[in-house]
Parts: sequence; C-alpha cells; structure tokens
Amino acid sequence: MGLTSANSALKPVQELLQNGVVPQNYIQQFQDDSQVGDYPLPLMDTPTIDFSLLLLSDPEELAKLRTALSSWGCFQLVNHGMTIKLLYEVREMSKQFFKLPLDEKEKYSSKGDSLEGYGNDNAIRQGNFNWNDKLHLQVHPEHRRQLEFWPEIPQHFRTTLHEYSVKTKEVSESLLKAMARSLKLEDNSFSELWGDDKEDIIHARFNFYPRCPSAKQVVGLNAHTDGSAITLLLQDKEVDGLQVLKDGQWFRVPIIPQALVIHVADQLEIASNGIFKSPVHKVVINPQYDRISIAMLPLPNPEKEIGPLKELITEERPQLFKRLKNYGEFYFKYMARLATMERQIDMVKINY
Ligand SMILES: O=C(O)CCC(=O)C(=O)O
Ligand SMILES: [Fe+2]
Repeated sequence: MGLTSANSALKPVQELLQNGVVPQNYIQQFQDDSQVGDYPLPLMDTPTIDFSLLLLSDPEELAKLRTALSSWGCFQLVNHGMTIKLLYEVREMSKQFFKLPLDEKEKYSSKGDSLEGYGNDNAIRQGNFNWNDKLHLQVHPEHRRQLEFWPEIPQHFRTTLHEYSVKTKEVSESLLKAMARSLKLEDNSFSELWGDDKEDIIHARFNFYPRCPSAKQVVGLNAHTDGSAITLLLQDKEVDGLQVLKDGQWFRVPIIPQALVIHVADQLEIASNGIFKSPVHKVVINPQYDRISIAMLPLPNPEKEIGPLKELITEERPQLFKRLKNYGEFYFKYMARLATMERQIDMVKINY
C-alpha cells in the first residue's frame, strides 16, 4: 500500500471530503445496480417480536422468534424495557461525539492494532474501504473497561453508556434464554457456553456514516456478518441504510424508532449448529444526511471453547461446525474475505 492510500485509510472518513473529492480507495466497483445505495429494494418483513411476551414464555411469540432466527436471522425487538429517554440519550451522545472537533475525538484514537478507540477499520481492509468511522469500546466486564478510550465529552457519555451496557446485558441474557426455550432447550443452554457471568464480554461499536455527495459510489459497511454471539443494534431514528441479504436478495431494514434490531451473529449460529442464521448485512450511504448506529455485541469469553450444543446434534442434523476458542481472532484475520461475500463462519464448518 502506498503512502497516500495508507494515509487516507487512517484519516477519519468524516475529514475526507474537505476538497470535495472521494478518494479512489473508497469508490466501489458494484457488480449490478441492486448494489447501489438508492436502488429500490423491498422492505424486510420479519415480524416484530415483543420482549415482554418472551419473558412470559408466550408460545406464539416463541414460535415467531424461532422462525425469525432460522429464516432472516434478525428481527425488531419491542417492549424491551429500555426507556425512550435512554435510547434518545444514547443516539444523541453518539451524534455529539462525532460532531466534536477532530483533535478532541483524536484523544480517544485507537492505538496500534487495538480494536478499541476512535478511528476506522480501513487500515486492516484489503479491497475497497468503508465510508464509516467508529468508536469501539469494550463495556463488559466492568474491570476490563479501558477508560482512556471512553469520551469525557459529551458530559454524560460515560454514565449513559454504563447504564446502556447494564440494560444490554439484561436484555441479551433474557433473549438467549428465550432463544433456547424456542428450541425446547434448557434456559441456560446458550449462556452456559459463554462462560463465567463475570467474564463474558460486551463490546459497543458506535458507527458514524458521513453523508456523501457520491453516495452511490461508496458503501457504509461492506457485506458482513457479525463475529459476536448476538447483536443489539440501535439504528438512527431518521436515516435508514441497513440492508439484509436473504436468499440472494437484499432487503431494506425499516426504522422502528423504539425498537432494537437483533441479529443472530456467528457464535450463536455455531452454538445452534446452524439452526439460527447469522445474516449477511451491509450499510449504504445517504447523499444528504449523516447516519449513526450503535451496535452492542455480546460474545463469549475467548478462553472458552464453543461449539454446537450436544442437544442440537442429531442424525438428521450432524455436527456442522468445529469446536473452537477465540472465534473473534479468526473473524478479524479473515475479514478481507468479506469482499468476496464468503462468510468467515463457513470456514469453521467441519466440511469446509
Ligand atoms: O449501521 C448499521 O445499521 C449496522 C452496523 C453494523 O452492521 C455493525 O456495526 O456491525
Ligand atoms: Fe454488522
């Protein structure tokens, strides 16, 4: 990689348009029109799942959940108990952080090859770059927080993120139980895989997608699956852009302001022996409006070996994935494969 491209890879995307020209690294070679940002795509019509009914083990809601997890691999979760005020504050503080002057944000820049901090992933990408800046923070367990990456401006950032992390943990634990129940398994079947309650991990990824006059030529996040167990995504309340792939067709994910978009991620697809699907998704860019999103990513402790649950391995459904530790490391190592639309998780299949 030459000096210029290395520099523009590391420079925040937000700073790239000062001379009005999109750097070549960011220009995508789309194979067909349906890949382009404003192509009219159908809306994802997966059902909305009511968290309060899952807590009551409502049989219809559990059946809806199971269908959503094994078809789309994602759904919209409502009545999750997070207040409108909390969701408002999380979205607001994200917007305010990315609006800060560059030198203020750079106090929290990622160092070396650390995942945490402010910056973008483009330095580790081969192929075309993403029109996305991020702030990545590990929020759980609390004793592993690296507070030097946690913004002090806006003022309530740290306390609000703490509150949001605690709620995320509650919701994700209950969701994993409901997911197990939807397969007629013991409540703790998935969560036991994650390891000690104090050592399981949650990362937060704040995404910022600056508006771009050449929106049709760039991509916010290239097609990918998430490397966590599940993802709880808070989308921008006004600007859409998230798309999910199902049976070879892209669908737009509608905005439901009070909902969380829940994705099955790779480590849950592995644990469910492939019954639940980790969906390929991507983000397109808006020519007029900036977009934010906040992805909360619960995952097992990397020390813990994970693999398909014994109860889900049968003669009709033989073991699909290998057992392994530290899926995250593997996921990042093969990140570049995303450009070819191959999922990293397919490489840990027994018959790969
Ligand atoms: O911005 C979005 O809607 C999706 C973000 C996402 O896919 C991610 O952070 O992994
Ligand atoms: Fe994602």
